[in-house]
Amino acid sequence: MEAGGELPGVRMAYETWGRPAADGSNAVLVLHALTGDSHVAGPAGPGHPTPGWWDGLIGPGRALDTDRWFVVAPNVLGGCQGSTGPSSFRNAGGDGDGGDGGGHGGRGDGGDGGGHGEAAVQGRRWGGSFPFLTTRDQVAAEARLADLLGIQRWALVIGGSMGGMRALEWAVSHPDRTEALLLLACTAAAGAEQIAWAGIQLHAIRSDRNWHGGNYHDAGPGGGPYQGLGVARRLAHVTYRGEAELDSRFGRAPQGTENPWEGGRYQVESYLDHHAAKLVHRFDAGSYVVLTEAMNSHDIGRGRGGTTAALRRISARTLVAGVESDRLYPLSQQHRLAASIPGADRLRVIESPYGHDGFLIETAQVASLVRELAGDPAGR
Ligand SMILES: CC(=O)SCCNC(=O)CCNC(=O)[C@H](O)C(C)(C)COP(=O)(O)OP(=O)(O)OC[C@H]1O[C@@H](n2cnc3c(N)ncnc32)[C@H](O)[C@@H]1OP(=O)(O)O
Ligand SMILES: N[C@@H](CCO)C(=O)O
Repeated sequence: MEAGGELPGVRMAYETWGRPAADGSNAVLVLHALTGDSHVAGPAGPGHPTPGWWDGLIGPGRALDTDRWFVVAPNVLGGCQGSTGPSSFRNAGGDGDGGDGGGHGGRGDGGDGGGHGEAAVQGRRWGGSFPFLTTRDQVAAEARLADLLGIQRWALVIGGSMGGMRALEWAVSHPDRTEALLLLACTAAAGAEQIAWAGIQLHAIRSDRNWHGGNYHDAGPGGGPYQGLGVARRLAHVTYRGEAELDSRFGRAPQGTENPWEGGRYQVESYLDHHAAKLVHRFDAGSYVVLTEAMNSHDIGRGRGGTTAALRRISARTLVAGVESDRLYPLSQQHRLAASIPGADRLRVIESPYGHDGFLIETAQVASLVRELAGDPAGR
């Protein structure tokens, strides 16, 4: 790893749509955000409690038309939806298959978490010993996956937020493998305020009495740092949404018959409780910490002569877009990307009241950007 640790026997989970062309020219890489996964499109099903998070984007006749494109979406290294992360077993075997226990470590029982019996057979989970990861390590793992899939060059790499950080890293560290690039709601380097919000979330998780330095995975039901993860998600979720949106949706209204002056909640508090509860049922706190630290580590210019010099390495045909109401990754950050990446030209603005989450919600606008970048099949 960039920070010096080692991670043997890595497993990368991924999902694909469409078929690879014989000449390898039609591969598209889609990179998910912090709590996303490889299930970009398709219905809910086993291992996927919800439909794909960009469901409208992939399929016949859609922007990523599966009659034309071969779309690949990996789960990020350090995550908890199939790729190796802190909830994976650490007794990696020589076959490279032992590094993952398949456990998401979340509070719910709907996923693929390994039980104690499995733990006894396979050994200890990484937990707090999981090495420090950077965006560059994550992209190195994705590049190895591309090698194994026989993909020499991506026709298009797409990512938003944390996925945008990795898409950017792909274009800088592998310019020869990245033909086109769509960056959404991301930044060249995590800024002070982003690190600050993230740092508070890390404190919330690590302050939970059930954190145990990250070694809680075999603590049994109810044993994880769910309170801390829930607090982190509540805080994060506010940063993901728009101020005007929250005000118009919830205002000062109490939740149902609850009275905020007598211990009850405002509607917006109930809304945050709901998102916290959903996350702790599907996501591992250890992964949340590792991925958050990786996002904080993100600085495209580190060791490359600074941000501008690094961005000038990009040869991909690039579009940069941001969400007008995004207060977490403000448009100024995407302006900087567009100004420094050769040929990126003007910044595209996704019109949305939903804040940072606009890149997940405004699928039709994202689809237009994909069409603009990927072009018309007939003209290819
Ligand atoms: C790339 C990735 O990140 S993939 C993973 C998908 N992303 C996430 O899960 C991130 C967290 N979620 C989100 O950010 C958003 O929910 C999105 C982006 C997925 C969707 O946004 P929206 O469609 O605007 O949903 P919104 O934020 O309004 O939430 C709706 C939920 O809040 C609930 N809700 C609304 N008001 C209240 C309230 N007063 N009290 C309690 N719950 C409430 C709704 O019932 C609904 O519940 P459900 O999602 O369980 O059906
Ligand atoms: N809602 C997104 C925000 C981070 O981009 C997620 O949870 O991944």
